[in-house]
Amino acid sequence: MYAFDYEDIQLIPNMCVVNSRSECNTSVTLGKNTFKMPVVPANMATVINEELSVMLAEKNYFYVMHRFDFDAISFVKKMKEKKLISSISVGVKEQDFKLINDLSDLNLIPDYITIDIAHGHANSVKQMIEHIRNKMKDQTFIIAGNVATPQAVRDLEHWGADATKVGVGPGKVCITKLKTGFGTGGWQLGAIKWCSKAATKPIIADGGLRVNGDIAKSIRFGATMCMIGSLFAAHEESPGKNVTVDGILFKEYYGSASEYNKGEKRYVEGKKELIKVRGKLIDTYKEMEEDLQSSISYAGGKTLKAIKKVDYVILKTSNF
Ligand SMILES: NC(=O)C1=CN([C@@H]2O[C@H](COP(=O)(O)OP(=O)(O)OC[C@H]3O[C@@H](n4cnc5c(N)ncnc54)[C@H](OP(=O)(O)O)[C@@H]3O)[C@@H](O)[C@H]2O)C=CC1
Ligand SMILES: Nc1nc2c(ncn2[C@@H]2O[C@H](COP(=O)(O)O)[C@@H](O)[C@H]2O)c(=O)[nH]1
Repeated sequence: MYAFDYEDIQLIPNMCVVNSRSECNTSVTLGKNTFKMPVVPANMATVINEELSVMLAEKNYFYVMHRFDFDAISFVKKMKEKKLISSISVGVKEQDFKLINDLSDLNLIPDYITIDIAHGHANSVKQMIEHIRNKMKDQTFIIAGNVATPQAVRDLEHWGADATKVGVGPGKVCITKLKTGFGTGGWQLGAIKWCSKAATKPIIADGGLRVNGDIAKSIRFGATMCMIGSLFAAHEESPGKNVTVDGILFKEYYGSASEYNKGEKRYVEGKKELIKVRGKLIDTYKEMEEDLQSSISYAGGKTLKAIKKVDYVILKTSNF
């Protein structure tokens, strides 16, 4: 077990092989597609919406649309008409099984389907993977989660998932650790390392990234892609409600398992925060890309592959 987190680790530079960071390529392949960056906004109602999904797909960034109060059929239809990548989320309830039937009957096969539940190491996820495979064969790329252990990664892969999403409780608006005593909150990066040893397919590191440098750290410890909520949640275009405090503009960012998203106080494992608006989303992507190009140059390479093998230290000043 490796109980360390992002702030406990620093990566060690190798000799530079580029003359400019602009030579460093941050692209990543997931399934049949190559995307500009190994990051994806969290599939949460205050982080992503249809407009942002279209914008990201047009610019060749990966996205996963959320599944809350949302017409996935017309969304997939629209994305296909625009010849853009379609990427949706499903749960594991009866209506989610029906949604897969309906999409299949209409021959609307999404390019990516993310099975998005809190405790993804579950028989319900096995059944949903089997259902999707039965209806859509290998035409869709299945991401399943969330999980926290190597055994869960092995099982989900064995059940047919194409990628697993790792992270139970490290999120900014997550209270799972406090409410249940379980999860990877406080040692998410260690969990990524632990799970990636078992993985034979891509891992998506989900939750707990607080600064751009955490993307490189996730990749070093085995992630192919990083799902990020709080860093993406507070932009001018973000779907969260605008709130002005002392003349400063904030956005609401709340958990998918919060009472605000659920509309009821039942099995609540999420809370709400206000995050200061930081400008346009595309500028954040640009800054992230530049920072990751720098990371690649420090790793001594030209692509993300260089980051995967760099040495690291555990900081003695950390709580670890
Ligand atoms: N990454 C994370 O750490 C977490 C993420 N979330 C997010 O919150 C949203 C809601 O999640 P979730 O409540 O799973 O979704 P749903 O409310 O759609 O629940 C999915 C199904 O799983 C059941 N279920 C949920 N949690 C558990 C559990 N711990 N043990 C057994 N069965 C369970 C639910 O039944 P019932 O409700 O009756 O138990 C329901 O049938 C999702 O978007 C999820 O990603 C939530 C918590 C943690
Ligand atoms: N325990 C909970 N986790 C949640 C909830 N809603 C979303 N999430 C997870 O958080 C990440 C985003 O984390 P961040 O640190 O980048 O902000 C998201 O992708 C989900 O996996 C929730 O209500 N409870």
